[in-house]
Amino acid sequence: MKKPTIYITRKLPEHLLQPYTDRFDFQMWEKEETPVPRDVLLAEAKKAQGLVCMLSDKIDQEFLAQNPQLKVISNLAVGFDNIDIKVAHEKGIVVTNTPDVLSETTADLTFALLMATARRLVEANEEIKANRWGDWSPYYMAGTDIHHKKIGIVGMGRIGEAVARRAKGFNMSILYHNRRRKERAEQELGARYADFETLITEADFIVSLVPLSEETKALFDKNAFGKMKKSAIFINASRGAVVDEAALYEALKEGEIEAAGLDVFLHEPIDSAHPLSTLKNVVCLPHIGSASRETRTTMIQLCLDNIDGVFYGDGPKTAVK
Ligand SMILES: NC(=O)C1=CN([C@@H]2O[C@H](COP(=O)(O)OP(=O)(O)OC[C@H]3O[C@@H](n4cnc5c(N)ncnc54)[C@H](OP(=O)(O)O)[C@@H]3O)[C@@H](O)[C@H]2O)C=CC1
Ligand SMILES: O=CC(=O)O
Repeated sequence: MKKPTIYITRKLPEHLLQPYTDRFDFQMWEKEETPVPRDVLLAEAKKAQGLVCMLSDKIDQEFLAQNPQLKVISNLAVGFDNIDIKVAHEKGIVVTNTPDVLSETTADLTFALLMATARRLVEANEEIKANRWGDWSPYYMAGTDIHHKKIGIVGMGRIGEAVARRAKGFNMSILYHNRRRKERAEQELGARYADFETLITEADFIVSLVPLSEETKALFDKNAFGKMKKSAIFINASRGAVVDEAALYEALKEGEIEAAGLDVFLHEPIDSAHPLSTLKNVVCLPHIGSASRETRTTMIQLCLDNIDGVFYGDGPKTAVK
């Protein structure tokens, strides 16, 4: 059998591809930090039987209509809102993602973002860089406590539970909201199920780890921010589009909530002109939830194993259903 061609939309380390080169002909976009242009993606994918893609690649109806020959699309992410799953499945294309292997790393980052926002770490660091650290004063750079507070996790899935485990270590009380209750997690973590409104009203820290879908688009809107405590801190580590960014900006500017920590944005990348990044009470990160060297390597290996499973094994390890 002729080796299947796999197109990879970002430059990946050759040594990670090497174990598979006897079975696949890899073609790859040559840049690590710049996404493949749409026209190149469309042209290259047509020559391939498999695709490794990233969050920034829109695998939409147009792409899928032009590439019915693809057997597998392997997304280097657990979230798959960049892919039209329904259309891919109608065309018989297997879609895979990278669940579990990034949960602990993303939970580390989410909790770090929560802590950095509550204790104003970025602002405090900027004080020193700008030579503004003066005499001691009682409330200089005072933030808010984390321990013994109430965290509300919207999207208590793999990553949500990993965040809850960290919160437990800080003696926080834990509320969560999903469409379905998770009694096992309630017992293991001492978490309490709440409807969305109760969670956003009662929690000191509201953490979004819910996947982007039609149901969750702009879930955190003006109405939601209006119901939060004035002292609430909002953390988003899922997708920018679950938030109405204009409403969040207003809530932060008008003091309806205290602060926000954001790893994700509606249109990425953002820059210093983005309204949310101009606010002192916001910590912005460039979508680095799973960005540890170890986890990114494991994710890449899982993407390749999934493709290998489709062509030569019993199927992929982690298919999107
Ligand atoms: N910042 C970053 O770099 C990263 C971001 N992510 C984001 O985190 C998300 C979560 O990942 P992961 O934990 O692995 O996913 P999971 O599928 O394990 O968890 C998602 C949870 O959200 C709940 N949920 C889904 N839809 C709704 C809804 N409409 N209302 C309320 N709850 C809902 C689900 O429960 P139920 O079905 O019962 O509702 C489930 O418990 C990803 O989809 C991705 O967007 C992931 C990795 C890194
Ligand atoms: O945002 C990252 C992901 O894995 O999803």
